[in-house]
Amino acid sequence: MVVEHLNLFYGDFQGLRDINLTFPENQVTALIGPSGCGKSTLLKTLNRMNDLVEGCRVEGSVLLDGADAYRTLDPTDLRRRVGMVFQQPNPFPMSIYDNVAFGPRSHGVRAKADLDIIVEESLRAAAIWDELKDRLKKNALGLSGGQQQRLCIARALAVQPEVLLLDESTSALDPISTAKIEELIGQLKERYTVIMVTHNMLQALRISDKTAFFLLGEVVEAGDTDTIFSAPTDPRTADYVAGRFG
Ligand SMILES: Nc1ncnc2c1ncn2[C@@H]1O[C@H](COP(=O)(O)OP(=O)(O)OP(=O)(O)O)[C@@H](O)[C@H]1O
Repeated sequence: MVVEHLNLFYGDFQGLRDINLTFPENQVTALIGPSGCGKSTLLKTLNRMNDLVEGCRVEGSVLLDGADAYRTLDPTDLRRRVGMVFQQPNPFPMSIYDNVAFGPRSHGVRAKADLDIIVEESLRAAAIWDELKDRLKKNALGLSGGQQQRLCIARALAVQPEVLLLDESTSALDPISTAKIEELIGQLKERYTVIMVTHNMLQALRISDKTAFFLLGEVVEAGDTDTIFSAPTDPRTADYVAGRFG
């Protein structure tokens, strides 16, 4: 995914300013920066979730495999190809199986044998098949928060996306669940482009390949995570990663 000269406005307020970023395939890119700097706004721009916000206007381009997300691609198709997992686990109030089958069913997959395969593969890819395989008919709301979040990742994977957006997806979880999801993200990048917002700088350092540091709607600095954390060129990045503000 590539973002070029992206400006975003909420009415008169400019939320993003001339963003230029490339999100490489099979790598994890972390978006970091203080509260309100535009990280979630950028993430939502990548799959046009901001279309639903009244008064929101986007200029510039978001390209997926070279196709313009705002001018060429159909938003429903874009959202299938660019999946999203949120901060709070949000399983639907239905069975574990139906949660994962929901997306494929809404895209027309009807045969039970096909759905069975998709459900198993998606739960395996989200590293939760072994824990859940004997209770697929149980309500998803009965799972722990960490299990619910991995189920939500499985639900996102079930429609075969190319890009996975994670918006602070571990911040509501305990340390053990967080560690499991971090390990999972390391596996997911082998198949997907992963873009994650995190407030946890150690997490960005542990699991991301690339990092972009945001301030007041702008990208101050972006590059290899090791470089951003150990040898940033901009003093504002240095101050932020050293915890001097945030
Ligand atoms: N729907 C909206 N309408 C108007 N302004 C908005 C809307 N959503 C976000 N903003 C504003 O855009 C700016 C960026 O918000 P955004 O949520 O992207 O920041 P963030 O970096 O993700 O913050 P946090 O880390 O706290 O989640 C903020 O000033 C916010 O108030």
